[in-house]
Amino acid sequence: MTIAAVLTAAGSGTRLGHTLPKALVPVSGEPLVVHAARALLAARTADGAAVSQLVVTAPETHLDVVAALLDDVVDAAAAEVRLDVVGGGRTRQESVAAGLAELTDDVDVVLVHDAARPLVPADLVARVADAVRAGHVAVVPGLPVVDTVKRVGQGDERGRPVVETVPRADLVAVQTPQGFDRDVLERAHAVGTGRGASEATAASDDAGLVEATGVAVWVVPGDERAAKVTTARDLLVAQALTTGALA
Ligand SMILES: Nc1ccn([C@@H]2O[C@H](COP(=O)(O)OP(=O)(O)OP(=O)(O)O)[C@@H](O)[C@H]2O)c(=O)n1
Ligand SMILES: C[C@](O)(CO)[C@H](O)COP(=O)(O)O
Repeated sequence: MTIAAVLTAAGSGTRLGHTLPKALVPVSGEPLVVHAARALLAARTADGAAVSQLVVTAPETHLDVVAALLDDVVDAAAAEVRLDVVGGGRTRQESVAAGLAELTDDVDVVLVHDAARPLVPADLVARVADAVRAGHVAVVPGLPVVDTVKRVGQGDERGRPVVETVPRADLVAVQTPQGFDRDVLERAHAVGTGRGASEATAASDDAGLVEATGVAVWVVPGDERAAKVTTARDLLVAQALTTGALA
């Protein structure tokens, strides 16, 4: 099994509202993309395999900065890793597609991970890769939904009407890395390519594109530490986790 990781880091971070692109914002002195890359490269599957190609999508304005940061991470990795840094697309979906185009021929398993999930534990990365290796061609980590979830309809200035309460026992909140057989993921992106041009139509995750092709996606247990940094509050939580202020 030859594993590659596509690390998406090309977003601007509008909801975070920082002067830097989100992936370059530091947590405990190191950018989110560095934390995320280090976790991906530290993972080992049950049979000892590691990520051997790391493809990072970065803002066109910061390709050199990201490459320099990740050169150091790759140099420090225990295993040999090929690094490619490519410009991102208009949406996350387009960025992943740009990353897939860089994969070397020998890759057969692809992990897609968000730099916005910097504190993902290496054992979660390995769990996803192991599930793909065990035969599930599309695997996502998921956590139980803790809030009650309601579907709402069109509203007015006073609010929105509840259409139904969705039974939550069968719901999971899905994280990254998401793991795929390479052919399955490439086919799903090829079929869904027309959706990627705008946020309104783009798939919000890669598994969604795979589901749309009729291929079964499986869920393995996720991890709270793989939480997504979206807002300034999330960044404070990530900071607290890295300093031990929050267990
Ligand atoms: N065109 C894009 C948009 C997003 N991403 C990446 O996809 C992940 C998830 O995206 P999100 O958290 O939404 O990041 P941003 O798009 O930067 O955030 P926002 O929507 O607040 O602008 C992030 O690691 C981000 O860098 C990407 O590579 N290319
Ligand atoms: C891929 C993802 O992290 C899975 O939960 C999520 O869908 C990304 O969403 P975003 O709005 O692009 O941050």
